[in-house]
Parts: sequence; structure tokens; C-alpha cells
Amino acid sequence: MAKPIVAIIGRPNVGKSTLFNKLAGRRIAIVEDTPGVTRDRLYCEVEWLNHKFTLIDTGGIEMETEDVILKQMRRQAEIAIETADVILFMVDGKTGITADDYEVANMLRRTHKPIVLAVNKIDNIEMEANKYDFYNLGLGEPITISAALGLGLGDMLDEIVKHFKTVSDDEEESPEIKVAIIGRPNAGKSTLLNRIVGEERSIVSDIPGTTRDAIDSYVEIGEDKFLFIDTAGIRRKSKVKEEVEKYSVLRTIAAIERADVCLVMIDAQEGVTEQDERIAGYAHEAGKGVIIVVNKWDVIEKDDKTMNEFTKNIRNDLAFLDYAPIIFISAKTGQRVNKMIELIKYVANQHAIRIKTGVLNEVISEAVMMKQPPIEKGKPLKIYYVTQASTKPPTFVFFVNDPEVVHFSYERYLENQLRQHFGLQGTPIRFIYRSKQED
Ligand SMILES: Nc1nc2c(ncn2[C@@H]2O[C@H](COP(=O)(O)OP(=O)(O)OP(=O)(O)O)[C@@H](O)[C@H]2O)c(=O)[nH]1
Ligand SMILES: Nc1nc2c(ncn2[C@@H]2O[C@H](COP(=O)(O)OP(=O)(O)OP(=O)(O)O)[C@@H](O)[C@H]2O)c(=O)[nH]1
Repeated sequence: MAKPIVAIIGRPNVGKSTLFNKLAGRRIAIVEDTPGVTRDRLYCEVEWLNHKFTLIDTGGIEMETEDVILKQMRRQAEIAIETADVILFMVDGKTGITADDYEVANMLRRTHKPIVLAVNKIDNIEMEANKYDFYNLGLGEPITISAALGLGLGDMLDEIVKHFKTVSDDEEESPEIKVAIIGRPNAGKSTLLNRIVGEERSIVSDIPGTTRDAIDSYVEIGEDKFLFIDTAGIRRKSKVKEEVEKYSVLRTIAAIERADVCLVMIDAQEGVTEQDERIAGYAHEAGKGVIIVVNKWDVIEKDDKTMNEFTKNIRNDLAFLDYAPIIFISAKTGQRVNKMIELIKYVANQHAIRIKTGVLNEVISEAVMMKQPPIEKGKPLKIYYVTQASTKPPTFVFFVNDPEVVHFSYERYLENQLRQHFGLQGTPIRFIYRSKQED
């Protein structure tokens, strides 16, 4: 099930960062151990009761004059409308409603997306009454919070997660493989999509005055159904370079969250760049199936060694994606595009694989017999039992004597053993350790 996306929008200074920091559990922006990925506050994972969702921040660029703020907020709202399942509209309960708040509320009211209106900076009971003004926005009941003091956040989260159920029900019924084509501008994403979809591509634009840049395309190829999520072309005119980049990143993250398989598209003429590393890092972090697609292979002068050299360099630059297959294509000529489609099917299957507990334990016991765990902190690791807890990505729970004594290199060894036996190409896998005494 795709994790829902909640987008937070609001004027500068209403307290978005403060709320972010309060809610962020794991993955604020990106964990540091993925190389090439910088830490910036763009998104975080939030867990509330039994729900997990991704909170994205659509704002945060410094603006000076009043009308620029409004322009900026309109953009935020557009992005939120495009990418989010639920929109969290944050206003300042201390300053009261502003004209910009009205403008944005008008835009939001026209969408079918659920909106949660949070009135921030209500630090004490006496200030509660400030909320009545905000009914005028016509977005329903305002929820008062104090991000700084952590007040009212539970009620706000309850309201947010209330809107999830219908979203995930829809998604679960769809049988198609969801594929996100991600990569730097100019890598050839649109060209590839057009090659696959051809004339049938349907352009959906449900927001007046804006073009939807992320367009879903349903494609049936033989018996198989695919949904391609395109992230190409951030074509909004903006003079602020960081702004354009930030939007393109947010859209990429939203596309990745919805996908089963991500095609990380590399321009063969450019090789792997830092931006490629970062984009690939998002897909890896999100636990999605990944295929590295080297495009524009037609323009590369090649001999019998070229492909090996490229492979070596990519493995080196994107070491954390060692499980991802690499394919060399030309979106322009169509070279290996059919093969790539087959690969997508294969990786989607691997990503959704379920391994029976019996076989799983046989493989792990054999692995342990072949190579005993090293002694950590004076204590040998004992693995009692392994079971696959979930899929997409395959997640294995190890019941052990002490989770603290699992060594990174031994985990690597076990992962390799599982990969040797079960394939698992193109999918990250996750290990969770439980102390047996706990249960
Ligand atoms: N009194 C009070 N102040 C708050 C609260 N939440 C945030 N603030 C203050 O409001 C100011 C702005 O907070 P930020 O979290 O940086 O606001 P922001 O919306 O992220 O701002 P941008 O990054 O410009 O978009 C800071 O001085 C915070 O300390 C709150 O619940 N109560
Ligand atoms: N030679 C060659 N050129 C290609 C190939 N794929 C794309 N191109 C060219 O590369 C340029 C960029 O392609 P697009 O498909 O627009 O790239 P994009 O990734 O969608 O770019 P954005 O919309 O900016 O994100 C165009 O001029 C394409 O014709 C290819 O396989 N071979």
C-alpha cells in the first residue's frame, strides 16, 4: 500500500519548521548514510497510531515583498494539490487571517482533496477564541495547535489520518504495476514515456490555469497493466533556481512514494551526477524496486568494453544500489525498451515476493552453519527464527538473543545469502531484529 502524502502549506513564519521538527520520527529529509544526499527539510516520515505517512513541506523559500509571498503560496498550493492525499493548511493564530490566507483558501476549496486547517501559536486556553475568525476561510472546523509547545497535535493528527482510509482502499484494488520515471532534467524521461505510451497518453488537467506536470499514464502491454508516473518537465517559469529544483524534488518524492518500481534514468552522455545520486537515494530510502536505466545509448561511441566500463562506474557511484539491475537503452530509437518493460515486471515481482517461513529458516540456518556470527560485545549472536513480516520491500524479522550484538558485516552476509537463494533483484530488503525474550 502506498504511503499517503500530506503536504503542509502556509505563509512564511507560521511555524512549519517547528511543526516538522515536532512530528518528524524517522527520515527527516534523508538519513546521512546514503551518499550524495544532503540533509534538508523537505519531507519526513510521521507515524501516528497505526498510520504512517510522508509529510512534505512545500514552502520555505525566503521571499521579501508581500505579493511575492502570495505568488509563492499559490505555487505551494498547486504543488500540494497535485501531489498530496491530504493538505495541511497552517495559519497563524496570533496574527489572525491575512489576505493571502483568503486567496489560498479559495484555491484549496476548489479541489477535491481533503484539507485540514491548523491554527498555530495557540499556546494557552485564553487564545482558543482566536480560532473563530478562521471559520471565515470556509474550510470547515479550524484545529488549534501550538507547534512550539506540542499542544493539540494529537487532535490534528487524528483529523489527518481520518482521511487516509478511502485513499488506500482505492489503491489496493488496482492491479497495475506502478512505475515512476525519475531523473535529472533532460535525461529523456518524457521521450521514454512517449515511446512507451505513444499516442494514447492522456493529459489530465484538473486545476484551472495550471498544467499538471506529473501525469499518470495507464498502459496495457499484452496481459500486463502499468501505471507510469511521469515527473518530467518542471516548466513553471521561475527565476529562482532553488525554487524550481525544490519543486522538482518534491514531485519526484511524491512520485516515488506512489510507485512500486522506480526507473532511475541516467544520461549516458553525462554519467552519474550528484543529482542522480540524490534522486536514486530517495528511491532506495523509500524501499522501492529500482532499475538503473542508462539512456541515450545511441549517441555513445562503443566497443566491446564500453558497457562494462559504464557498469563499473555506476556500481561505484551508486554503491548503495548494488541490488538494482542496469539496462542500457535509447528512448529515441527504442533500443531495449521492450526488454526494459520485461525487467520492470520482473523487479515488481521480486519487490512483492513472499518467501515461506520454512524455506527461509532453512536458508538462514545453513548460512549460519557455514559462517558463524562474530562475537560482539563478548556475546555470540543467536538467531532462533526468521519470518517475512511484510512485502514491498521484503522485510524480515529475526528473533535473536540480543539485537544489540548483530554486526553490520554479518547482516550484509545474511543479505547476500538471501539474495543468492531467492534472487530479490532490484529490490531493497529490510531486516528487523527482535529479542526473543520480548515475546
Ligand atoms: N508562540 C508560538 N510561536 C511559535 C509556535 N510555532 C512556531 N513559533 C514561532 O514562529 C516563528 C516561525 O516558525 P518557523 O517554524 O520557522 O516557521 P516556518 O513556517 O517554518 O517559516 P518558513 O521557514 O519561513 O516557511 C519562530 O520564531 C517560532 O519559534 C507556537 O506554537 N507558538
Ligand atoms: N540521442 C538521444 N537523445 C535523446 C534520447 N532520449 C531523449 N533524448 C533527447 O534528450 C532531450 C531531453 O529529453 P526529454 O525526454 O525532454 O527529457 P526529460 O527527462 O523529460 O527532461 P525534463 O522534462 O526537463 O525533465 C531531448 O532533446 C530528447 O530528444 C535518446 O535515447 N537518445
